Amino acid sequence: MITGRIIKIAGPVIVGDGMKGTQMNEMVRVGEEGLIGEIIELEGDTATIQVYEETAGIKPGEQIESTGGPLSVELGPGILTSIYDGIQRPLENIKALTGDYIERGVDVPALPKDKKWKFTPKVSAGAQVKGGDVIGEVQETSSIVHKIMIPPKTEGTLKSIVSEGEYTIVDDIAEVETSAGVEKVQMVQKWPVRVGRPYKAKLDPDIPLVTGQRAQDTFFTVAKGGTAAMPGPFGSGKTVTQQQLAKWADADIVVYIGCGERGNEMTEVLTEFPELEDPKTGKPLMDRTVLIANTSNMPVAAREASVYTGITIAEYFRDMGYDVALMADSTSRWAEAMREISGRLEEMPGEEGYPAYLASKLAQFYERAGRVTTVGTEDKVASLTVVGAVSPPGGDLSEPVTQNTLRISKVFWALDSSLADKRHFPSIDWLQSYSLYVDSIAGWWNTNVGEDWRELRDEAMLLLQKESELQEIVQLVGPDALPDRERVTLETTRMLREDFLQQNAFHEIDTYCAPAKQYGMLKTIVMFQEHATAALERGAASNEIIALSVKEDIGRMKYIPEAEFEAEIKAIQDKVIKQTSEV
Ligand SMILES: Nc1ncnc2c1ncn2[C@@H]1O[C@H](COP(=O)(O)OP(=O)(O)OP(=O)(O)O)[C@@H](O)[C@H]1O
Repeated sequence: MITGRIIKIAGPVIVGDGMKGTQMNEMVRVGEEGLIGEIIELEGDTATIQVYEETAGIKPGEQIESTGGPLSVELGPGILTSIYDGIQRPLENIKALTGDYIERGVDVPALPKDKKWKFTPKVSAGAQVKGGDVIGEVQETSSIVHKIMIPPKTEGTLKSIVSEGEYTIVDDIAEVETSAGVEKVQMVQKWPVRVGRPYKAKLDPDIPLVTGQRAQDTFFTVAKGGTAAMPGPFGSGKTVTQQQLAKWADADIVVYIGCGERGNEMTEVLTEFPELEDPKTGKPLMDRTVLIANTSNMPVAAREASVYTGITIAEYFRDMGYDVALMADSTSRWAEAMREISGRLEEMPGEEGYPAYLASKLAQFYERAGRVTTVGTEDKVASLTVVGAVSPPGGDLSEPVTQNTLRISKVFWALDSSLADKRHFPSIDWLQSYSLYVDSIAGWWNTNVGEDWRELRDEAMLLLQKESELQEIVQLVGPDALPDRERVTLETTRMLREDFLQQNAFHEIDTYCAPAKQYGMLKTIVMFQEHATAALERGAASNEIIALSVKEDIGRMKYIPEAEFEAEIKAIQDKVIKQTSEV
């Protein structure tokens, strides 16, 4: 252990000397209270340390102790349902220890060390094993089996493995004979947060992460293993949108990182998330969730670390073969933490005071997303999808964090408060949003849902773009001046907006819309447009078309239960054809 002395304190950043022999990113304990910190700069004897706890009251001359290892997370059974702070301390346990006001320097284990888990071995002694191989299982929560894996860098012959029984995460459960000697394996692994966990290969992002939300799936889809960004201006319904994703996306595990600034933002998450029900099982959603929350009394450095803590946990579940969805809310607060620390380090500021490495830090984070084949003997295919919220000050999307995020993430869900004001939910602006995965996932939709999915989607998008042009004309000269064809187009686009894009998160049926239903609904609306246009060409008047009663049937498509949908949608489509042919 190396012991140095504090020579300078600047908020969350302190400088110490006598630190020769320590390493970059090594975790240290600072001052008499043993505050947790990380070395972020090392020059000769002098180390610059960012401290994850409030540094008020710390004095020069106090000691700094090295711990010999980098800032790491503990990975093993007990992690699900947890609510952690930015450096993986369970919030509930800290509270229990120190009361509502979190004391500094408290040491609480990230995972319970005394709890016994029922371990079922899946391989026998004598087997050749390497990092990533599953050697046993623990039913961690009602919905998730925790796969116990050989740590990434271990390889050799399994010398022994315990039989089925109850073990704690620190009990030795197996021994591997490696080229460097015998290595004991426990159910817990440690991994440094700033290093991405290895995988074998990245796969093409050609499978959508189905969310059951029409605007997101049909128009602005995110691929499994893809990246998405969304701004959430005040009152735009961001919380509901995120909760819908957490509940309905076809991911096995949800990791939610809350970097809220205002205290109450986090309180909302901490009180609401644990109450969400998993619609797939009826059990608490927390059974397959890990929450990372930066409460307002934690300093910015912890916020900086929380993003890495969260994504490392997410990668660990990916390595088990699971599809993981990670949400970070908001990455702007994370970037602000970087800015503050960079300022303390007196680094040369870049745009708007953010450090020049802002773009590369954001890129490194989003690059940890992906659909991959995992390490290990057997190829498991798994994914980690990252959705980052941005909170641009004043809603100005041209600011550096948003711009740099948009350069990296492939999907943009532009939540818009003016749509929310009109009660159009989800308030995803269809003209500003985009997805760069549409080409790569079109094959999945065309094969699994409907072969003309891509054409229907593009046709609907074109109509919506046309609508915005037409609306400008309407504002100038009024709707009556529009030709018949355009009036019918406006009727179709109204259907697209109200009957398709709008989706009520609180309606029992509408809250989730399966891909086949989305396709059927879209097809019916595009059919209406085609048949109505044909009727116009035969001489029908737009008034008559707009007055057709099938309009109401289209309006209630979204409320048709999944089981009845196929039959009912066929009837509605027949009605479209019949009614438009009779005008
Ligand atoms: N998909 C939706 N379906 C129906 N109502 C919605 C939907 N999204 C949002 N709302 C309505 O908007 C209200 C506000 O939503 P939410 O709390 O997510 O917005 P917000 O003000 O942007 O929140 P925050 O700033 O905390 O993210 C909800 O209580 C609900 O009434």
